[in-house]
This record gives sequence, C-alpha cells and structure tokens, in this order.
Amino acid sequence: MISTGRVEIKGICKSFRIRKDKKISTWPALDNINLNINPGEKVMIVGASGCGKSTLLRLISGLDQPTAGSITVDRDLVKGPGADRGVVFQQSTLFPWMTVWDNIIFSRRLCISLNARDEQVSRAVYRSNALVTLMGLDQSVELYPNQLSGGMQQRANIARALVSSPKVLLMDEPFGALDAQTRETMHKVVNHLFKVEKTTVIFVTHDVEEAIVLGDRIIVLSANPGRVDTTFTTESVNRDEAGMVKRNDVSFFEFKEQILSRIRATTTMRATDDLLQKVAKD
Ligand SMILES: Nc1ncnc2c1ncn2[C@@H]1O[C@H](COP(=O)(O)OP(=O)(O)OP(=O)(O)O)[C@@H](O)[C@H]1O
Repeated sequence: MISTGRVEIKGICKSFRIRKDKKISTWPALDNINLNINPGEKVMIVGASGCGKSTLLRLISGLDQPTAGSITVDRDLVKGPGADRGVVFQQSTLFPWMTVWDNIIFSRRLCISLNARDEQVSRAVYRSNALVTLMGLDQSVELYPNQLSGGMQQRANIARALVSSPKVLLMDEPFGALDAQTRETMHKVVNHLFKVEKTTVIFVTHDVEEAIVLGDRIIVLSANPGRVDTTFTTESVNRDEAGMVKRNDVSFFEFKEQILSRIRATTTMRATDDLLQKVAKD
C-alpha cells in the first residue's frame, strides 16, 4: 500500500495585484480551495481558460505563495519548491547544453552529496536507467534536446522530474503542445508509468478526454474567482483488460459530456451572436 504523497489543500486563496486606470487593485484568482488528495491518487484539474488551474499548481509546487490557506505534503507545510514535488510544464525545461542522460541524472546528482558513497551513486544510475527504459529513451540518451521530437522531450522531462522519487508529480499541460497522435501515445506511456511508479499526480489539462483517460478524480474549477465547482470520479467509465479507458464506449462520451457541460456552465467567455457581430469585419 502507498503511504506517502498525501496532499492537503486547506482554504487556499490567491489574489494578484494588478494595475488598472492608474490604480493598484487586487484580483482574486482562487477562492477557498479545499482538496484532500490521497497517496498515489491521480487528480486532474480542468476548467475554463483563466479559472486558476496553473495558479493552483504553482502554489502546490511552492513557486508561488497563497494569500491565505495552507498546503501540506504528508503534513509538511509547503513553503517553497522542494524535492518532494517534481514538476513538468507544457514547455520543455531541459538544459539545451546537456544530453538527455545528463539532463535526467542532473537533479538526482544535486540530491547526492559530493562525498556520496558508491552505493548511492550506483542507485541513482540504476533508477535513471530504469526511467530511461520506461520512457522509451534508450536510443536517445546521447542526444541533445534540440535533436528530440516534442514527445521525446516531454518523456525526458517526465523522467527528469521522477528521478529523485518525488512524493508528488505536478504536471501543467505537459502534452498541450503535442499533436493529437503523439498525445495519445503519451497517454499510453504515462498510464503505464503511473501504474509502475504509484506517485501521487496532480495534472492540469484543457483536454477533458485526457483527464478521463489518465485520472482517478477530475476536479472542475469555476472561474472568477477559481473555486471547486464539481468533482467526478472515473470509476464508472468502462475499461479494457489492460485497464485503459475505452474511448469509443458510450459511457466515455456520456461522462465527457457531463464534464464539458459543467465547464461550459462555469465559463465567463461568451461567443454570442451579438458579440460575434461586434467583432466581425466591415
Ligand atoms: N502573475 C500574475 N499577475 C496577475 N494576474 C495573474 C498572474 N498569474 C495569473 N493571473 C491571473 O489569474 C487568473 C488565473 O490564471 P491561470 O493562469 O492560473 O489560469 P488557467 O486556468 O491556468 O488558464 P489557462 O487555462 O488559460 O492556461 C487569470 O485571470 C490570470 O490573469
């Protein structure tokens, strides 16, 4: 049983200071977010553009601080970035001057002291090798980031985020820049990875199908300010023998529609005929 990677989000609020009409005012991006995420759970955050998905992920990563409320990982208060949380963004953050192998082992090296025993170093190399194989990068370890496709870059980013065995993996639209076919391949790779690694995952996406395929629980945020609107679990969606969600099943389409209708109900963007006429060219 997995016992680490419990994330508790209590009463999180985040306001930004913005300048409007020469005055400084505060803009509430998130209001009173409460979430308990179990060890090993895969939680997907969806919602209309601008509802605060990335802001929430940045707060969990410790890259930004909440205005109110607290976030703990296994009861440790998040005060800043830490090795217990790995992060993967939409854009690759690989160092361009390092090979895939050096990029992957880099963060693990930082965690090993300079006078580390051989045994610790060989454990680091063993784990890095295992992740390289899991991510299908065996043939690419000597390549530099500019020699990789978008999908390969994201696989290397995921391996790098996992190499130090974080308790929680935070993913912000990691496949958002990939074409539909590569994204589907990545879903298979990542589903396999999630089964092997059992890390807690908090994943932000625009793609509701991706959320259903990868998540145990889907949280819809409403906008202005971002609040938890609805929570769905993917238990009722039919799966094949390998445990993959059946994308062509009626239950899949019905579930997707339920989630989309919540997102539509909470979006503040409106493409009404009236508005479209206003922006139409003469
Ligand atoms: N540094 C900042 N300063 C001021 N406002 C910000 C800042 N970062 C985010 N915001 C505002 O907070 C709100 C939430 O932004 P955020 O990027 O979290 O939304 P999102 O749901 O991830 O959007 P998208 O789906 O379009 O990527 C938006 O209104 C945005 O303008």
